[in-house]
Amino acid sequence: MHNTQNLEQTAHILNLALPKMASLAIPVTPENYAIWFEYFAETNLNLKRSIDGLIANGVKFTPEVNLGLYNRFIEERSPEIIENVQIETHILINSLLSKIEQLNEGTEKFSSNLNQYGEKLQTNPNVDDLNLIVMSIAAEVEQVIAKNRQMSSSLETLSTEILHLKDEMDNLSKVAMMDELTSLKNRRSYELFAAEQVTKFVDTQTVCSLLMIDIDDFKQFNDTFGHLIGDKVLAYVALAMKNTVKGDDLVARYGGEEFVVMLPNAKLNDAVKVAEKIRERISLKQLSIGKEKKQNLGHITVSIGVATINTGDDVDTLLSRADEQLYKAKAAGKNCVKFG
Ligand SMILES: Nc1nc2c(ncn2[C@@H]2O[C@H](COP(=O)(O)OP(=O)(O)OP(=O)(O)O)[C@@H](O)[C@H]2O)c(=O)[nH]1
Repeated sequence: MHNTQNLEQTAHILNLALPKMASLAIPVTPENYAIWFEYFAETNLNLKRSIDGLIANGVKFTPEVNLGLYNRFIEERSPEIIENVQIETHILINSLLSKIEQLNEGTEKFSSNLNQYGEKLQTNPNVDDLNLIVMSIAAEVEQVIAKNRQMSSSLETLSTEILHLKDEMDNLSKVAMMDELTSLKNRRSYELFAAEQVTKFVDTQTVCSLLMIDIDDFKQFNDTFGHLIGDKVLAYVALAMKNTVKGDDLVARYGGEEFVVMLPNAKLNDAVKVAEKIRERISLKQLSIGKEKKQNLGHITVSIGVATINTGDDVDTLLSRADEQLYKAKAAGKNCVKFG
């Protein structure tokens, strides 16, 4: 049942993707196929939105545009894995195309044979002729059924392989959205999420708030204890933030020792409460490392700027208002939350 469904889904996507690519004069390369498979599978909404935008604006899918889509949405992954996926996809597409060709050839032959028998029937055949015609048709039908069975089983195998490849692609997409050091979402992931929140606000007036968080005097910390311990502290701060927010909220490493927390549905006063909780949680912890926690690292503090979305905001203006508040928090002596 499951396999049949997978087979149907893959065949369905293939049936949509190949004609669409042909109509847009897009060559069936592994890279292009990966883009259009994801488009019709609807597993990558940002890719879908971007392509729909290109189509709506009448943009031609030139090699440069195709490459841009690939780089933006599919690539940014380990080159080795990408290469494997490309090779496997290429092999799969070729065998799938040849199976479809075989299927067409078989159907054409069958229908031309049937036509011949139809013509014979119009020439007043005797009983022996009729017998021969019926037996021949029965043999043809049996052959077609056997071929179809073979085809269906090899298509099913191909479909399983394609789904396996798709899983690999999905994993790669996830990796491309992560920050390795902290296991938080990365800046790119934040930007996509923030864009969704801004669109939601424009469409439905659903508010959201943004926290911009920066570790205080981190340079001095690094200089005192070394970069490796600095890295551990980044991971600790990341975890403390993650453990303070709710499931729908997005915590991301914006870069260096700077983080963002996007809070969907949160008004300014709710966001300030979350910011205070994060600030307090981090500042209260006495940090230490070593086997018996012998090396005392003291306390780490963070400064936080908070902003809530306003009419006319886009991703950049929201971020720059949160950043202004962060600047004020630093100027006010650090280890505090400023908002506005
Ligand atoms: N260990 C480690 N340090 C990093 C990483 N990314 C950025 N940093 C360090 O973070 C420090 C940031 O320094 P500054 O921008 O001067 O800021 P600060 O010392 O925190 O000062 P204030 O922001 O004013 O409190 C620099 O020393 C960077 O090297 C990282 O991935 N690991």
